[in-house]
Amino acid sequence: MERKLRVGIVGGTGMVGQRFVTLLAEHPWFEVAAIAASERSAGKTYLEAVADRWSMAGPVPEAIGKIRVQNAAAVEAVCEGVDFVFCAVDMSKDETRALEERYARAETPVVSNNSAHRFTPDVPMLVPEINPEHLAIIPLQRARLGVKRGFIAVKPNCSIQSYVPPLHMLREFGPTRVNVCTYQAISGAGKTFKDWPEMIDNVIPFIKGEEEKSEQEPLKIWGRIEGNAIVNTAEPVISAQCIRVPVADGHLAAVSVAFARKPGRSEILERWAAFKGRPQELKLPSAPEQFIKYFEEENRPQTKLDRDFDKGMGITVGRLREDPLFDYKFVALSHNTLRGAAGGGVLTAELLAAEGYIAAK
Ligand SMILES: N[C@@H](CC=O)C(=O)O
Repeated sequence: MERKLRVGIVGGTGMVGQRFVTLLAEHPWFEVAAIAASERSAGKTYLEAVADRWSMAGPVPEAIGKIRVQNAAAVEAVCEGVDFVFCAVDMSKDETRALEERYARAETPVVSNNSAHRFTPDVPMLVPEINPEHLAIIPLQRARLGVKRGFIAVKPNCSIQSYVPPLHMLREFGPTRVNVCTYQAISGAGKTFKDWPEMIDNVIPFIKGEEEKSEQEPLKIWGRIEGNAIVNTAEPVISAQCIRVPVADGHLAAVSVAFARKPGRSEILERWAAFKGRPQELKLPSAPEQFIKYFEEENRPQTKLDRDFDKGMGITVGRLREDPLFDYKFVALSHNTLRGAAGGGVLTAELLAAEGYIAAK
């Protein structure tokens, strides 16, 4: 790469936006050149804009703190100084869909953390290790939008990132039915215990829209390109229950799965240990070396101990055993704001850059 790619963060003041900032402050390929947010923050320095809401562990990175926040709706002005943008906004679906399309039509690739375009048929929904072949839809999307370099790529919901990777590695055995219960951290709702005290010593058995996403999104990720659309796979049928639990970060899933051809336990463990995806082959900067780590200890993975495995980008799995109703059951964990949100977005952008879909203007 001749020079670092200049990136804008649209929605840079929210919790996922803040994660993007911390991940990009020292990134070897990308540098933050613009931050955009609501009209309320526009005109302030980034440091001023997040003064009362910065919730990352370290301080605001000095150089980024000095960037003057732009109005996210002033699309042309934001696009002027960047090669591509990450988008993590807090708007209605319709507004988000329209805003992202405006950036793409202004010839600026959009890597989105939002759900608005996840089911637009020619928008790839990427987990870089699982479906990098879906990048091939981008030229068709560009043709629809009438652009040369702009496009939208999205990452899926955080809730699925714990259980879809281990199931993906078992696709050759034909998973037919999956029952999953997710135990989701409060940062998934953009909250800390300080601003959500009701979550201390409490469990809430409902997260709006989460079960539908958890059941449907994997089917697109495992889908195939037909004509100018990504068509969902029919199997496995997934039933999900999503529960909010009192942990800061980390989504844990308890999974039961039935297969068309039941594998042996050792075959499953071998597939998990041996897996290498495109990010590992390309040695992308944010890729975990080992996508899945299996624990033999019966009390792992644990949210607090294991969510940061391999920069918070690896998935930890444990408790693989026979299931009396299905074939097997196991537990899986991923970091929801790293692998599940900003980290997944950064890895997606690295894949897009390595494969030539994002380049310097
Ligand atoms: N919708 C998710 C976001 C992921 O972190 C949630 O509410 O947890």
